[in-house]
Parts: sequence; structure tokens; C-alpha cells
Amino acid sequence: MTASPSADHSADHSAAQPQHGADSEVGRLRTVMLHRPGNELKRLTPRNNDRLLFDGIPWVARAQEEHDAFAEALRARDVEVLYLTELLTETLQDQMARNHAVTAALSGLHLGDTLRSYLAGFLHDASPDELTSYLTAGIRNDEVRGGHGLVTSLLSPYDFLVDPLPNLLFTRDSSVWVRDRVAVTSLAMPARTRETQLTELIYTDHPRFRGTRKIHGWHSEHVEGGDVLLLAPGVIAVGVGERTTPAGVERFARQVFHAGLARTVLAVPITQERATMHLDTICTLVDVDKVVMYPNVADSLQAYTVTLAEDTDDESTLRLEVSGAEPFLVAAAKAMGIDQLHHIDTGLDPVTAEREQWDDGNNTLALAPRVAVAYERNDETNDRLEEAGIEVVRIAGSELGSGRGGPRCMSCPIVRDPL
Ligand SMILES: NC(=[NH2+])NCCC[C@H](N)C(=O)O
Repeated sequence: MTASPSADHSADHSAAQPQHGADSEVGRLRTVMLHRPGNELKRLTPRNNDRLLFDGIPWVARAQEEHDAFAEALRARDVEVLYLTELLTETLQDQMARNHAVTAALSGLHLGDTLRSYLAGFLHDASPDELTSYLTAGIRNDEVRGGHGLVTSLLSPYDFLVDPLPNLLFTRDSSVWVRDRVAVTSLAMPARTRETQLTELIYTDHPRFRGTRKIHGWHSEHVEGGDVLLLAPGVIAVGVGERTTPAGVERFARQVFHAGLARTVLAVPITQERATMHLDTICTLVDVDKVVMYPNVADSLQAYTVTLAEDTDDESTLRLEVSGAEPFLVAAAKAMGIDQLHHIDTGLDPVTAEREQWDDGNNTLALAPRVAVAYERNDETNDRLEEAGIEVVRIAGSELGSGRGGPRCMSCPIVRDPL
């Protein structure tokens, strides 16, 4: 079954914004959403960094410099850079959006009625700018002046009433555009679940995105953007491991088939561990038919090919066809309709490969076919990419990398030229 726009079953066509969207990993990048690291990173301590998914305590000022240089490198190539917090502040000008934001942020069961109602008043009185900062950097118990009662007394002064979101830096994970739709994802780790409240709000209420049709959503089975690779128009690979669940990829496949956004989804099992938390930590596209891949898994990575066997009106009753597992590169080439998906052999010995994978050497952001942003520290991987004819835009990431994410993780493409 071939995907076609006519398979689109959603109601509202009038307000769609066809200028937003992406159908590949490598079409010329026009607009991207980033998050400049801010005060949320200052919340990290040796006691909470594991829970908050950072492997160290970043030097925040330096992380900001590195991030500014990243944004500048993109702008220098005519990429429009949008900042998540600016979009959020603009969104929060709207009263309904503010109400949603406040209610969602205070929905946790750790607050209790007294504190919740105090914080609701406090957040409602905040300016859009201040509210953005509370929603991203969180609120600690010792920072509230009112609402004192049983809960505030029993919590430690350093407990968070609203958790900080240090992983907002990785805008890749909390939303992903598939053609002209945006999938608000469903994040698996408790430290990150609130991020999608913010992306959902932006895509629903920001004037620039109003009318954008959405798929998936934070209430659905877990799928994270770092696991989603748009291999070619109509062909999507989804990693299944520590974050995206088997049920998550099934839900995602149903939705993209139902909306006519893809004809093939490859479900790619990846090792469930920190170093490979997303598919894009081991494999990214640098050209229409070339990937850079962690050599230690290149030969063993498998994929299940999922297609639509029978269409129905109801997404949940579509019949899916699932092939047996095949080598990933073989299944991908078949689905993409090309002879071979070339794997740039970085030729690294297993130990160097492991070191550079940990530092996100395989996590490149393509700006166009054969042009990719990469962390400068991964010299050996970058040299091999250049030998293979890829222009590598090197950026510093000594501090940015402490959260385990590279250029691809730190960017959410909103507009790419169609391939
Ligand atoms: N797309 C990615 N690889 N994102 C990296 C996310 C890193 C983040 N600290 C986490 O553990 O969730």
C-alpha cells in the first residue's frame, strides 16, 4: 500500500501550515528549534544528576557559549533558529495557554491541595517570561514564600515542587515532524515527561503553529524523537530500546500509516542501556544513501519491516504486516528503494569506537546531503566522514555533551526542503 495524501483522515485541513515539515533527515535544513541551556542546568547536583539524566555537572556559562556557537554555525548556513523558550513565552501570552501550562505543571501528586493552590496563584501572577523560567528551571521548596503547611514542612528545602527540565537541551526528543505533521512524543523517563507538556502547548497555541495537525501525543505509548529517523520520504526507522517501547512503535506506525505519512516503518531493536538510549546515538544519515554508524553494532543491527496490510477508518484496527528480522542496512535499502544504504566505515578499533560513540560521534545533524554538524572532539570519526566526502561542520561540545547528546539530539528540524 502506497502512502498518499488522500489517506489523510483528519478533519481540519483549512488551517494547516504546509510550509512546516520534513520528509527526510538530509533535505536542506531551513528552520530548526533549539533550546539554549539556561538555569535548569544550574539545578544539577551530584545528588540528582543521575535521576536527571546527566553524566556530570556542566559548567553552564561554557555550555551556553558552545551552544551559541552551534546556533551561529547553523545561521551561517542560512538556517532559521527558533528557541524553545522564546516560542514558549510567546505562547504564554495567551490566557488559555497559561491556564493549561499551570494546571499541567502542578498536576503531580507530590504537592497536595494547599501547596497546589498557592502555586497556582503564584504562577498565574507571573509574567510570560517568568512563567517560562519557572516551567523550565522548576521551583524548589526553599524558593516559595507562601503556601506553607504540612507538605512544605515535611519536604526537604531542596526538594523540587516543580521539577527542572535540564534535558530540554535535547529538543529532538520531545517532538518530531513527519511531513507536515508534528508528533508530540511520549517520553519514557520520569525526569523528562513534562517536556512534552511544553512542546504540545507551543504547537497548539503559538500563532506560528496554530492549525498544525498533530499525531501521537504525551498520553500515548512511549516514543522518543531520538529514536525516529526519516530514512527517505515515506520510510521511517524507529529504534526500540531504553526509551521507545514495542507498543510505542506500533502506535506510531498506525498513526503514520493512517495519516498517509509513510508506507514503511522499520522497527529497530537497540540495546537497552544508557550509551545507546536512542537510535540516533548509533546511526544517523549524512546523505540520501549514507549513514554513519557505530561500528560495534553495524553488522548486528536488525530491523522488522512494518507495512499496512489493510486500511480501515479507525486507526486502532488497521491491519499491520510485519516481516521477520533482517539486517538493518538490507531492510532499509529495500524500503528506501535503493541498491544499498552505504555505511561509512569509520574503521575505528572497538575501543576508540566505543569512546567516540559515548561522545556522540555518530550523532550528526545533516544540514543538506553530505553536510553534517558534528562534535569536534570525535576526530577519528570526523576524519573518516571527510574522507568519504562529507563536509563536517565541527562544533565544541565539552560541556554540552555531559548530558549525552550531540548535534542531532540538540535540534528539532521544523522545515527541511523536500527531497
Ligand atoms: N536524541 C538523543 N540521543 N537524545 C539524547 C538525550 C540525552 C538525555 N540526557 C536523556 O538521557 O534523555
